[in-house]
Amino acid sequence: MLGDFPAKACRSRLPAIEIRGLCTQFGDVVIHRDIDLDIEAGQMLGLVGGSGSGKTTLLREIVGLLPPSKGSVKLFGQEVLDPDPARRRALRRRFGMLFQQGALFSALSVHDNIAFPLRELHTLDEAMITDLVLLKLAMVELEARHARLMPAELSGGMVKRVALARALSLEPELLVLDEPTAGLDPDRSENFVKLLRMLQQELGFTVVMVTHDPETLAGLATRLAVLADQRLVACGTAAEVLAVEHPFIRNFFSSGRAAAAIGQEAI
Ligand SMILES: Nc1ncnc2c1ncn2[C@@H]1O[C@H](COP(=O)(O)OP(=O)(O)OP(=O)(O)O)[C@@H](O)[C@H]1O
Repeated sequence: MLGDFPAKACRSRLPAIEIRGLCTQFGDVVIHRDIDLDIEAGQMLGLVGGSGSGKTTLLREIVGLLPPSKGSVKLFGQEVLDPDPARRRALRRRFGMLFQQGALFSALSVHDNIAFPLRELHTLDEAMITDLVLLKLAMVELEARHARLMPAELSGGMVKRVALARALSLEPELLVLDEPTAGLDPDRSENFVKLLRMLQQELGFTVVMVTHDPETLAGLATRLAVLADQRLVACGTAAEVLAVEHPFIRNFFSSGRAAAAIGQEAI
């Protein structure tokens, strides 16, 4: 079933993410046209769409890594591209990211990877940082002895957990995930989904994630959004999205695996 678990805490009554009139164009190529999307605090939104439909690009725009060609993105009521650097830095501390590329700094140990955002605060001493690193490692079910390993010494599942620990290091209200289970075998993928779900229930953060994997969607998403034809063609609960007549939706959910995973009859 598409997740129906309530988040314990919604720390903000404002929508966590508000996207208005967003357009993206690279040269002559239009990727997004006039996208409007609200994501309420505490929700877990699964963003799906065909290859090249602009899912990762939209995530990059949400976190302010890429300015849209037109339109705006607000996080917690504040422009993600706020012209004031201090306000932008403060906002940056309120979300964590887990992107497919560059999950970890390969030249830094596990400890230093997780410590990185904490050190950037310039307010914590090293003893405090070590305590926090060990706490974050425990949260993602890794042990203290893993702290001294280098990324090349970790399994794929461990890399994901360390990257998650780093994304959670500043106790974010929003977590942005790009294909969080890509490259994991089914068992590791299921364990990672369980871990993320448990942490979300405990901490109440909002999630927006891109995934092609029906089990990951089923295990985590409380709502779905579908990108196709440069637009957001559907957004809502699984039933609401499945009611929208669109070839991508028909194809994506027509596999028995996808339909079963979200608890609907195949369409
Ligand atoms: N910086 C850039 N400059 C030019 N084109 C870009 C840039 N970033 C992305 N694109 C193009 O925008 C399109 C959308 O890319 P994006 O990575 O967002 O798609 P996606 O939906 O995440 O795809 P996939 O599911 O295959 O990962 C692609 O055609 C890509 O080549």
